[in-house]
Amino acid sequence: MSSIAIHQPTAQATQSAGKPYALELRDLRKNFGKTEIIRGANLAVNAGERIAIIGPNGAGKSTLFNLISGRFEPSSGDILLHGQRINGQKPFEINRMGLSRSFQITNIFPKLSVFENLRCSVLWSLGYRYSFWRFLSNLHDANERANELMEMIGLHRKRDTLAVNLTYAEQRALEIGITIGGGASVILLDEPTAGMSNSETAHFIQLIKKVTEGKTLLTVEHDMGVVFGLADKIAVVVYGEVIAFDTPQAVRANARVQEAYLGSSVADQQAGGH
Ligand SMILES: Nc1ncnc2c1ncn2[C@@H]1O[C@H](COP(=O)(O)OP(=O)(O)OP(=O)(O)O)[C@@H](O)[C@H]1O
Repeated sequence: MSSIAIHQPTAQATQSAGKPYALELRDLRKNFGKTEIIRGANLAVNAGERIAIIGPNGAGKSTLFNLISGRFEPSSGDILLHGQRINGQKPFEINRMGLSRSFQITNIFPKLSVFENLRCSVLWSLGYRYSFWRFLSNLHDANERANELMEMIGLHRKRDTLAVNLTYAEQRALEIGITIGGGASVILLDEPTAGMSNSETAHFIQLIKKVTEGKTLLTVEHDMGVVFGLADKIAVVVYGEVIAFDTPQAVRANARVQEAYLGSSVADQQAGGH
């Protein structure tokens, strides 16, 4: 038996200090045809925690994100957002309930400026969709919020640059700005630093920490430097199950995790003093 505490929440254990978990998976399963890909995943994430989901290729990490964000419907089990069951809800409904997922760059409008992209994401959350008059009254608030976001993601000097003309790293920063612009409290990021240089990655980890302060963050990540730099806790997914969920130190020391997945990359991290 491994030394790590594997989180297996029960029906009684859905509360943390009197509050519902920000996100909870209960015996979640997903089949594609006859093949079971997610095989009873359990996870309970407290509000404000930063979680990295790691695991070997094909373990089911993206499928978990697709289930949580409503792109796929679970075959069985439950997904709870702030204690509310969200199984079968549409992605936009889940988004309105406070969960936002970033896709790699696809949320960006390439022909709009940085400012316009951010303002679009803010306007949605302020309710522009309901009426033109409300839209006008919200415009001032939206402009202010878009300016704040621009400052936060470090793109204020690129205010009027069309998104298509930004560098790759700047586009990823804009993507993060758009993802948080709607005011969601639970943020899902899919390999946020993929394709970046080492120095861009280091900078980006700090940026993600800053902009997700006080929010709940789940990120699927392959880069162990990012995982150990960013995460309060690591969820290790192997063959459709969460085999460990604990602090980076505890996961790093866990024999079962090393055997199942991390192996030499963890040893390398330790040797490197990370
Ligand atoms: N829509 C689908 N239909 C059928 N099989 C699928 C579908 N989506 C994913 N799979 C299968 O589910 C398994 C898990 O895939 P998934 O993309 O979730 O893994 P992953 O852990 O994200 O892998 P990677 O790290 O390589 O991105 C794979 O065997 C994949 O082929």
